[in-house]
Amino acid sequence: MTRVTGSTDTNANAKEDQSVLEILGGTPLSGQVRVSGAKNSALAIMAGALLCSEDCRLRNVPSLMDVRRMGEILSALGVKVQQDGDVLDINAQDISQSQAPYELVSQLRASFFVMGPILARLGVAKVPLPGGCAIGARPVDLHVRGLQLMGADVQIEHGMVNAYVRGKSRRLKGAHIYLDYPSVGATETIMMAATLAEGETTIENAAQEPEVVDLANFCRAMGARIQGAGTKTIVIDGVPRLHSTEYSIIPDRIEAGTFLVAGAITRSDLSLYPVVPDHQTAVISKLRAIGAQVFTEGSDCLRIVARERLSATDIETLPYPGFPTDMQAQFMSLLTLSEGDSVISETVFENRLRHVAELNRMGADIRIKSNHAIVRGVPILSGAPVLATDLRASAALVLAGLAAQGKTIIKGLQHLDRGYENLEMKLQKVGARLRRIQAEGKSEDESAKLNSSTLAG
Ligand SMILES: CC(=O)N[C@H]1[C@@H](OP(=O)(O)OP(=O)(O)OC[C@H]2O[C@@H](n3ccc(=O)[nH]c3=O)[C@H](O)[C@@H]2O)O[C@H](CO)[C@@H](O)[C@@H]1O
Ligand SMILES: C=C(OP(=O)(O)O)C(=O)O
Repeated sequence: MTRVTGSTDTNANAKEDQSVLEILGGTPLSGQVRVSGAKNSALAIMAGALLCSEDCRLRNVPSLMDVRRMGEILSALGVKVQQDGDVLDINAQDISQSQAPYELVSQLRASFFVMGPILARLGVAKVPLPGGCAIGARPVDLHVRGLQLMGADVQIEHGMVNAYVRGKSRRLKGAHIYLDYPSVGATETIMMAATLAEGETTIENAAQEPEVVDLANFCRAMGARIQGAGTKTIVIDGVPRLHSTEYSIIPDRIEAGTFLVAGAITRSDLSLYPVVPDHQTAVISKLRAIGAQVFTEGSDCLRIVARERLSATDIETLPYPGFPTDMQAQFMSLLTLSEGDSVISETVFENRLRHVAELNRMGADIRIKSNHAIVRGVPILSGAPVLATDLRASAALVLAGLAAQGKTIIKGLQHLDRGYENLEMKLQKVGARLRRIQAEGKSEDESAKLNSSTLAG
């Protein structure tokens, strides 16, 4: 049983990791991969546990750097957090701090999700502007506007978002909120804040992502009254308090999608379990469109079989149920080896094509025109030293390395460790040849906390 403390070793881990991942490409994969719990659900639900002053037990929580950091943020707020394998116990009876620590929040986009629950519980919250992947400006104006419409006074000064609720009750008030864009984070912030508000809140043009539904289901399990999560209109009827619950996080659709692409790019036969096939509709339909066979086996298993060279296609990233931006980089790797020209349009984030230069270093032929990447399929990629620039970019480079001829060496692994649990070990188990070479001075033990696959593949 590990007590998650607010220690500062997280900061050290956030620095550039000098370890590298060495991949010997060209080996087909086969077998079954176990998919972990969803990072983006787990992070929002951990914040959601702040809404409740009783025990919350979360199951199927992935062991990831982001989850660890979020645990440290909760601890720094005075909340009890204990982790045992994939079970995380949170008790937020005493939130002794209304201010989240800058050093932790600045590393993690999802840390801003504590704003809504702290404000709803205490009537006051101070949260630094968040960090996260460098994939765009990522403002929080929609979160702030929603909270203001619910009666909060919000000022942003010196990089800190200061919010408080006037009045004796210090409770937020239900409101009708139209989101200019279906932001995942803003929908989650407003939904959490509204669970304890006075009266009814309606969120129009809400995000429909499965992680929003998962958070709503968790809040409902604690007694919140939420309807319509997963549609464009969510209605929340505020209650005075929430109660203890146990809840299991959904499987990670982005991790599952990444493994589907691993199967496709290495022309393999790979099964994934557990998954929610309905969460993969856009990804599966693109894989089928380019010639891969994807089967649903039972209610929670997917199998991909790809033997031939795949064809080109165009992709536009969109809010769910559209094609996920978090799968864009991985598909780009796949399309570099497809036959013909593909156009990938990134519409969700304004700076999410930084992997292009690294893929070109491996022999890909990709040109960027504003937010479009024009990918001309090449017959082979060749292994090279490359640098991961963000989380999904790092996954894309791993995928390219699995398919490339020769050796690929990936630096910047601190991004990969934010969002993939035991990626090397999972890939080794299905036949991939890769290993992590630890940086000098970095103990195996330290790395093994997050990744138990330091053995050579
Ligand atoms: C921790 C987490 O769950 N991260 C996910 C979440 O991020 P996140 O919640 O940050 O993504 P959003 O849906 O909020 O962002 C989408 C777009 O809306 C813009 N925007 C957002 C909020 C706001 O107040 N103002 C504004 O302009 C953003 O800059 C971006 O261009 O959803 C993204 C879109 O599916 C995913 O890529 C991230 O993996
Ligand atoms: C962009 C991502 O994460 P975050 O929002 O935490 O930066 C992601 O999961 O791909």
